[in-house]
Amino acid sequence: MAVQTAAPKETGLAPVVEVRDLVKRYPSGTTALKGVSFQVSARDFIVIIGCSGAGKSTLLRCLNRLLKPTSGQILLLGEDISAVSGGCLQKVRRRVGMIFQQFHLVPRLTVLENVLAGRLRFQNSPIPHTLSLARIFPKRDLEHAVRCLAEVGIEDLAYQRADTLSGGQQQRVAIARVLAQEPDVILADEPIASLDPRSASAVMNLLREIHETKGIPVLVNLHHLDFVKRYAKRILGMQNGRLVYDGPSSLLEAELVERIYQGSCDTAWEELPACA
Ligand SMILES: Nc1ncnc2c1ncn2[C@@H]1O[C@H](COP(=O)(O)OP(=O)(O)OP(=O)(O)O)[C@@H](O)[C@H]1O
Repeated sequence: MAVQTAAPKETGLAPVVEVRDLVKRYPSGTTALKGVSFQVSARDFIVIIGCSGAGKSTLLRCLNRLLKPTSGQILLLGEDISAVSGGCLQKVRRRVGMIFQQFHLVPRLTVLENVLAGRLRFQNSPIPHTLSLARIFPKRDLEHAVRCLAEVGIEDLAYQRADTLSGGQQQRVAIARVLAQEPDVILADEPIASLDPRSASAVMNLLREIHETKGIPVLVNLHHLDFVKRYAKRILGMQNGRLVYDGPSSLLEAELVERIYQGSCDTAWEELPACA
């Protein structure tokens, strides 16, 4: 299936992310990405779709450099980040915010401390593990973290342990932690897969609001096509390690979805219960 590109013409906006001919081969021999190319601008709220195993998570993990690409380039605001290591890699991970399905919070820390973890890469010197994060950060970082919590609507939970929160609340903490990083781009790998429909809508609304108010591009992997249709401005369709669709969600018709999902899209189309 050849890539079908229906992306609107760029209007002079410089790409925030540029991916050129990206290949990722795992040591097992599986080639999860087979030459993927696309650009992301500040206007983009992108949803990545495709069958299980199509390469969606691998793509996001390469973009924030949790994985090192085998070949190809990833440019972040024009800077090639595909092979950086050490301190430069830490800086890249600060600039690329990542939200995971399982939240990835530190359970025994408070909500505020988890958000402050998003500021860790702003520190020049290592922080002793024995100290409370809230005690070692400068006042301006604390105030910033509280503002991030307010932006996601849970500042009243600041001093509660992360493991006492509901899934939806934990994902809000993860989003606040990403905001604390002041990222250039936000990636979210199945951020609503562990949530009930109401919390899922709340999390997606939050991501959309952050995108619209701050002009930060967002790339999200989603499985439920009803959410894809509600939230995507642009869709990347992946199949077997290749990009096979790049265009607006309005042009993603059933026949094309069938082709992207190789005829196994029944569950993906399944509507979730209506949410408020
Ligand atoms: N750590 C790994 N080692 C070896 N192979 C891997 C690894 N992670 C993923 N793969 C393989 O790479 C391919 C792409 O996997 P990936 O997780 O990126 O797909 P996906 O589209 O995100 O799937 P899902 O929707 O199920 O999460 C699959 O064949 C998978 O088995």
